[in-house]
Parts: sequence; structure tokens; C-alpha cells
Amino acid sequence: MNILIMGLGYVGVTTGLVFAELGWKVTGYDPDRQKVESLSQGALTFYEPGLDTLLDKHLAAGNIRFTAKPGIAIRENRVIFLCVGTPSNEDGSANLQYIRQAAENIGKLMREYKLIAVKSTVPVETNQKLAQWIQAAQPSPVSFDLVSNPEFLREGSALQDALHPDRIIIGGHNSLAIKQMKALYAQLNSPYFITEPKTAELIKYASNAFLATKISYVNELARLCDKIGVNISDVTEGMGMDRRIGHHFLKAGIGYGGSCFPKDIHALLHMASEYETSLSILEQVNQVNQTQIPHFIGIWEHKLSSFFGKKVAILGISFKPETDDIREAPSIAIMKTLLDKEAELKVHDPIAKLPAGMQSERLQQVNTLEEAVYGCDAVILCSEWEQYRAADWARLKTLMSGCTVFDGRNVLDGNRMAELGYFYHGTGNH
Ligand SMILES: NC(=O)C1=CN([C@@H]2O[C@H](COP(=O)(O)OP(=O)(O)OC[C@H]3O[C@@H](n4cnc5c(N)ncnc54)[C@H](O)[C@@H]3O)[C@@H](O)[C@H]2O)C=CC1
Ligand SMILES: O=C(O)[C@H]1O[C@H](OP(=O)(O)OP(=O)(O)OC[C@H]2O[C@@H](n3ccc(=O)[nH]c3=O)[C@H](O)[C@@H]2O)[C@H](O)[C@@H](O)[C@@H]1O
Repeated sequence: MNILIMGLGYVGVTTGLVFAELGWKVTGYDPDRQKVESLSQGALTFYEPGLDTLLDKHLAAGNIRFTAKPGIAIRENRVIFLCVGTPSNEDGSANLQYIRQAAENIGKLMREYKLIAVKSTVPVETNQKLAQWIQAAQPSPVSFDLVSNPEFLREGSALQDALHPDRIIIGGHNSLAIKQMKALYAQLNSPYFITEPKTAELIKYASNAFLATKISYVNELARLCDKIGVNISDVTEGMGMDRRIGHHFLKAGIGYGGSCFPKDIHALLHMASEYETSLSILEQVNQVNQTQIPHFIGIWEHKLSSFFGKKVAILGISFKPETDDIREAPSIAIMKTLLDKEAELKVHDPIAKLPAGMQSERLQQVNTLEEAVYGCDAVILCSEWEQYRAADWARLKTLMSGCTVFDGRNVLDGNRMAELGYFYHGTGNH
């Protein structure tokens, strides 16, 4: 079966390369010509470990190609994966304009049967709407099947996650379509959960919301730890030894960011309100996350007396390590607040760049960790790149003016930092 991927962002490119790796012929379509050109030349438009090698390999073997022309791409491929973005509307609901455009393109241009799988994260009942949009755009009726096939990969480990998924969720009504979907993934040896489309759609939101709940829970608990003088990391380590709880997603810090958790939680809350149901726990999850940064800035400001005129090194721009994605990155909100408080910022990230519109004479991105900390009063660690964990903190201290390190991700060894003469402040960390 030939596969068409519509939408060449993180999910689309990873999915396309994974299917190429599984032996299928893949075409990637995106209306963004620059993206298509760049991918066709073997250059990824974002940073993601392992994908560049796979892209080179499958371009050279002719297993994957990219196009900005939808007509031939839709006609030549029997299976279509929708991987377009579903960003937030002002009111928090999911913006379905790209999904709708893609559906209308398919309807308009298809000439024979298609199996269409939705990987984008979409609200319940979108599958049904998609069917209507496709039908309405068809010049004359042509049959198709629609299945919901949500994606669970994480940025930074996208390839591994997509090649070894914990589960493959398929929501569909037609058993033949489900059989074809299973055939596409057959080599992965992952368990399937087959259900109806709206259940599959909700599983995706419910999973992201549950992971975010774990994070906000420990972040709030860390505030208590700060007051009573125990280490949140010890608490979560002890908790995680209970296999019913596990160790995952219990790392306290400056809060969750990224292109999905904040957006999907808003979308789920909006969905609940449309169905006149309250998800009060999730509202609190969101609330705790939104207060995480002001909470820490308050503590840091108190420790430094004031940020006015202080030289501060910001380590890590991306919302997490191993990605250059800065969407909803906590570092950005921190930097904006510190600039308002008239601090001078030197910023470092191994890969990510400051957003183009973010400019100030008191803000400078530098190329090395040493340049960032040179002459600074304090360091704030915003994303836990390995380079920061493994840094020679004894040497870095000789470059700084002050000796304060605020570890927003709790990854440095507090005792060791104190031995080196730092004033170290983590999260719920003593
Ligand atoms: N980024 C992630 O780690 C994950 C994202 N998701 C979900 O997958 C979806 C895609 O996410 P990303 O890859 O991050 O999005 P993205 O924003 O990086 O990329 C979306 C792509 O879709 C293209 N596009 C827009 N309209 C189109 C159309 N009519 N036809 C074809 N392509 C079109 C855009 O040009 C863009 O290249 C979202 O719903 C997201 O919630 C799910 C799991 C993981
Ligand atoms: O729907 C999506 O887009 C994806 O969203 C998340 O993946 P991602 O946003 O790439 O990254 P995560 O590793 O989940 O981290 C999200 C945020 O939570 C923070 N986090 C994570 C774990 C933790 O213990 N503590 C914590 O603060 C991270 O620093 C980051 O800011 C989910 O983990 C994926 O399963 C899902 O497919």
C-alpha cells in the first residue's frame, strides 16, 4: 500500500519516515513549499534526534518523496494519514481549519476509494465532521473509510516512541479498514486497542491530560516540600517504587510547556463545557501550571533582593531537552518577566533559538555556556539538556560574578553545588 502523509510537522515527518522504515512507499504533502523543498533535499525543518539519518536513507532509496501538489499525491496513494496542526482558538477550543482544508482537498481530488487515518489530535466527533466535509467536497460520490489513529510520540524521542509505541489505538467502524490499518503497523509488534472513533479521540486528550495532572500534582506537592523541608525528588522516588504509581512524569519543575499539553488541556476543558460537564481536577492542573512561573519568580526575586540590573544567565530555551521547539516554553515567559523587571539576560541553548520577535538591548543569545554565565549574578536552568547536567560547574563558578543557581528542573546535585560554593535553589529541594 502506498501511503500519503498530509502535514509535514513533527508528527507527519516522523510518521512518514517510520512507514518508510517499515517498508512502505511514502509521499509527504504540505502546502508549505519551503518545507517541501527542504525535506526533498534531506534537510529537516526541525531538530529531532535520529530523523536526519532516516531521511537521508529513505530519500536515497526512493522510499519517501515530498510534494506541495496535492492532486497527484491524493490520487496515487490509497492510504492517507492526516497529520496537520490543530492549534488553540482564542477560547481554548481546537482550531480545525487545517483539518477541514485537508478533508476538502481529499474530497475534491480523490477519484477512487481511500482509507483516511486521523493522527492529528482532534475533539470528539471530528471524525464524523470529516466525513461530512469530504462528502460535501466530492464532485461525485466516491467511497472512503475514516479511522481515528491518535499519535503518542514525544518530541525529542519521536522516532523511538513511534517505532515502539506502548499501544496503537484505532477507532473505526469498518472491520476491513481496521484490518488494513493493522497490516500497515504489523511489523511493530505493539498491542492494538480497537474502539469507536470518538473513544479513540478522547483517549488521546485523556492521556495527555493525565500526564499533565501528574506533573501539576508533584509541582504543588513540591511547594509543600519547600515549606516542610523535605526533598520532592526523594518523595517521588519513594512514591514511584510502587508499581501502581511508577516513576514517570513525576519530575517537579517550572511547569509543563510545549505544543501539546497546554493546548490539549484547554481543548479538553472546552469540550467538557460544550457537553455541560465540569472537569474540575483538570481546571486545577491548568491553574497550578499557570502559577508555577510566578511562584518561582517570586522566590528567586526574594533570594536576589531584586532583579533590577541583575545579570542573569538563562540555560535552555526549548520547552524540554532534545528539541528546538519553543512553543509554550516556560523559558520564554520567564525571560519576558525578567526583562520587565529590568534584568540583563544572556541566553544559551544547544539548538533552540530565541523567537524572532523577542528583542531587547538587555537580551542576548550566546553560543557557549561559558559566555552565558560569564559575569552573571545568577543562573536559571529552564530545560535539562545533558550539556548542563554534565557541565564543569567548578570552572563555571570562576567565570560568574555571583554564585546563585536556580535549577528550574531539579537536575543538578544540590549537595555537590553547595560544596562548590554555590547558593543552589531547586524545586522542593533541600
Ligand atoms: N508535536 C508532537 O509531538 C505531537 C503532536 N500531535 C498532534 O499532531 C498534530 C500535528 O502536530 P505537529 O506535527 O506538531 O504540527 P506542526 O504544526 O509542526 O505541523 C503541521 C503541518 O501541517 C501543515 N498543514 C497545514 N494545513 C495543511 C493542509 N491543508 N494540508 C496538508 N498540510 C497542512 C503545516 O504547513 C505544517 O507543516 C496536532 O494535532 C498535534 O496536537 C500528536 C502527538 C505528538
Ligand atoms: O500530544 C503530544 O504532542 C505529545 O505530548 C507529550 O509529549 P511532549 O509534549 O513532546 O513532551 P513531554 O515529554 O510529555 O513533556 C511535556 C512537558 O512536560 C514537562 N515535564 C515532563 C515530565 C515531568 O515529569 N515533568 C515535567 O515538567 C516537560 O519539561 C515539558 O515541558 C506527551 O508525552 C506525548 O505522549 C504526546 O504524544
